[in-house]
Amino acid sequence: MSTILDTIIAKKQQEVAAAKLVQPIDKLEALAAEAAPPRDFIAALSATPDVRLIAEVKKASPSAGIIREDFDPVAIAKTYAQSGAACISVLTDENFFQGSLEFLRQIRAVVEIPLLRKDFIIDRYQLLEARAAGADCVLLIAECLSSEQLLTLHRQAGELGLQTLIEFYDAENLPAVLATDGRLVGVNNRDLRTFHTDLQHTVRMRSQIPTDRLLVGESGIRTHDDVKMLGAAGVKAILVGESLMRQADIGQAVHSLLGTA
Ligand SMILES: O=P(O)(O)OC[C@@H](O)[C@@H](O)c1c[nH]c2ccccc12
Repeated sequence: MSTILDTIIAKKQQEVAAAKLVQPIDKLEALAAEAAPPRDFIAALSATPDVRLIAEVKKASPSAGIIREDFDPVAIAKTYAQSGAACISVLTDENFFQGSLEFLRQIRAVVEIPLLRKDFIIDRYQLLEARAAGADCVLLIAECLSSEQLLTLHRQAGELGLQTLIEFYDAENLPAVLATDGRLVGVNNRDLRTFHTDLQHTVRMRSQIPTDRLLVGESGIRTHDDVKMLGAAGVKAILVGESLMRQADIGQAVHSLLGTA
């Protein structure tokens, strides 16, 4: 069955090929090498025993359409950082999520906490782009990569000083995730074939993920009760976009979610 992921990956291959013509890889290598040293994304998620928040800057998605009309990525990121997010995820895919690598660069200039490049990474070139723009961590999606690609991209990320968040949805992809030594493992609660979201998916996967991995619950998280439920199930961090981005007062929304106000 062909899914939205197949469509996204086909487009991504074209984009990366086109980007390499505009910005040759040796130029990008130099820019990545000059970037300020990376911050410790994993340490920021382990700093306290409570469930830590990776707050996502997300304008739109294929499942929801436009999520927020009044979209100022830098202002949103500052609010996230001031309101208690441990890290920020910046969607950089343009075609399907209306994101931009430029947002990441702008946010890096004004926010201190670690940043994740959230995109569909299939090529080392995108790791260099991420590092050159100031990312500290990148998302790798098991459903988009072979086991070999996952190992290779995780290793290449490490060589560039980038940490990885390795995400899966299908239980059958978990062995490939665990074959890497990536410490951050994400369970996506959204089935990208149907867009159906179920928080119990993270809970069900919990027992199959060794406790030396830091478990990140992703997608569809809306309330403080959700956070408590996931925390009780052993989730150490959550990745939340839509439910925060839909609120008029994003700072208040972060506090409500974390139970800090
Ligand atoms: O907006 P939500 O439902 O809070 O979800 C955030 C994040 O988990 C979601 O954006 C996401 C998780 N994995 C992805 C992979 C690609 C694009 C997007 C995603």
